[in-house]
Amino acid sequence: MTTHHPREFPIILMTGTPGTGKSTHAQYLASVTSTSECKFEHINVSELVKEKGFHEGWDEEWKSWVMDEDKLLDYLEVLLNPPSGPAPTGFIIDHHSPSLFPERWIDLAVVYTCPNDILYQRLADRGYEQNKITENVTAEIMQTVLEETRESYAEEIVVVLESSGVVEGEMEGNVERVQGWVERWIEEGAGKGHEGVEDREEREEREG
Ligand SMILES: Nc1ncnc2c1ncn2[C@@H]1O[C@H](COP(=O)(O)OP(=O)(O)O)[C@@H](O)[C@H]1O
Repeated sequence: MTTHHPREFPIILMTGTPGTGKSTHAQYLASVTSTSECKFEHINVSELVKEKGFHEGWDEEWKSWVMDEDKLLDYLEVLLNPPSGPAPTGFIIDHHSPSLFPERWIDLAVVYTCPNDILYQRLADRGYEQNKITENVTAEIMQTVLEETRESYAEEIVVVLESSGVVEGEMEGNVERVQGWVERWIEEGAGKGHEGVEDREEREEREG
């Protein structure tokens, strides 16, 4: 059986180690497209979890909410794929854990990276405790999020962008690249021929 979730506008995952620049890019893309045909709703997943109470309490050691994944995913499923028909906007899902989301949701997965020394400083400026800084900088060195993204999505939809903050016009250039991709996606009617999860299973079976 084939499940299609036709979409008019794409869903972009913006991922990367905390501090690499996901939210900054997501906000910028949402603002520069706010008057265009394809607008984007920015979903900052950590904020949403906190706001809607999609968690099982506070983890004091890691100073973060323990996410209730089922509640979060049920909520997002209806928001992203409304039963009444295609959503009126595109979406940016902003989160550091790319494997959390079903493959069928994501049309483009952008992984932000940042030089380790700059990332260290950004996290220290945020007031993160040393254990959290070390964990995140180590993850960035090991390219953990990039690996996880490559394991979760098809190679052709994964894009890696640097967000060092020291190159002039870097963010604007990054966002222009994403906008170019969005235009092609819409022109090609990619949302209508969208491959659902069952399609993927059929394809994988065929390909062995
Ligand atoms: N390209 C960039 N240029 C300037 N500052 C940046 C850039 N990318 C990130 N930053 C800064 O780094 C910090 C972390 O960025 P943020 O977008 O909050 O990261 P994330 O959402 O990945 O946790 C912010 O203070 C932001 O202003």
